[in-house]
Amino acid sequence: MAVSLRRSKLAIVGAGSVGATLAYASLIKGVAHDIVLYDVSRAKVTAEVLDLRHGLQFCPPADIDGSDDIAVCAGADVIAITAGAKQKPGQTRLELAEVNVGICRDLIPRLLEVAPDCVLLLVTNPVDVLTMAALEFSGLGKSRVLGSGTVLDSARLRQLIASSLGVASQSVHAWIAGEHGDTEFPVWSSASIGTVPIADFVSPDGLRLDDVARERIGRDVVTAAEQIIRGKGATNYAVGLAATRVIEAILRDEKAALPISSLIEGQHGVSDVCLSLPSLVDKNGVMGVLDVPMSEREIGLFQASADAVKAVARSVGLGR
Ligand SMILES: NC(=O)C1=CN([C@@H]2O[C@H](COP(=O)(O)OP(=O)(O)OC[C@H]3O[C@@H](n4cnc5c(N)ncnc54)[C@H](O)[C@@H]3O)[C@@H](O)[C@H]2O)C=CC1
Ligand SMILES: CC(=O)C(=O)O
Repeated sequence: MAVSLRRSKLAIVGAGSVGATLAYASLIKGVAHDIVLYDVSRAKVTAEVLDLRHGLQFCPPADIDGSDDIAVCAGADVIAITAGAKQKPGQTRLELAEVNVGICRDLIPRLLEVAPDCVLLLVTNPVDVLTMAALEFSGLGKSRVLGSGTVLDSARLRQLIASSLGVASQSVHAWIAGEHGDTEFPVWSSASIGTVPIADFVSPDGLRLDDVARERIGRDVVTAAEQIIRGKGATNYAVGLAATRVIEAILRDEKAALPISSLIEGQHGVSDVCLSLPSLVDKNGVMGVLDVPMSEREIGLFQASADAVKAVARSVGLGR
């Protein structure tokens, strides 16, 4: 008996550093049967697709295509938006809001015309504001619109903790919450190595994280992008992998806990703003935001992060 397998389709909007690297990581990890890139620059998208296509032999079976015609996104299950302006050295993510919300206002209705059943994943910065914009411009239910949020920042945090303590990143359980930006913060109160609370952890070599080390790590996460942008103009590899992880959780209906950005409705006294908290991700997008315990200090930081994102959202005509 012939088995018919429905092909999964990932559309990536923007074939710049982030979009092309996301396509590359998604191909290597085999997250979708069909991957397409859409960009306003025909020369750019054609060249990226050609280059990626030449590597297909070395990846799990998949097809890649691309165009400057938005119809290439037709029927996509997930649309990842990476199009738009990026930070120049010294610029904050929030300074990109006006121009990138404008791009989103034009893009989202046209994308939904060709892919009405998609889950929208925002990567463009400032990602929390852009997730709010996509919710508003799409009219989709809150579960179907999410941002890559602090999945990347949490990976940075885990790597820094892991290298400080001499353990594997995969054994570090720790999150960055709040804005993907300058007001983000590590949730130290629930961080652990394996099942050992980080405050109690001492490595076999006697390594532990004192308050000074934690402060330094928190600062290094916040300034990581700036450091990379000063050196090479953009960040692309880790964000490509982080966004691929979110897409994989959606297309495989994993119900995986990931710190994506989504509409916060009452957690820790915060509402009506998109921010990151660990959330379950399934085939419909956001299955639910988890009730993560936080210390009083962390709750204050979360509320301050909400205020910062709301102020920028309001300044570009979004939110209440
Ligand atoms: N959320 C996250 O963790 C991260 C977000 N970013 C953000 O991702 C965005 C993209 O960064 P890069 O790829 O480095 O920039 P880039 O400048 O290399 O690429 C942007 C691409 O968007 C395309 N584009 C612009 N307007 C478009 C439209 N209306 N429709 C289709 N394509 C359009 C451009 O032609 C260009 O190819 C920036 O906003 C950046 O800040 C970057 C790294 C991490
Ligand atoms: C650019 C950016 O948002 C990042 O690498 O975190």
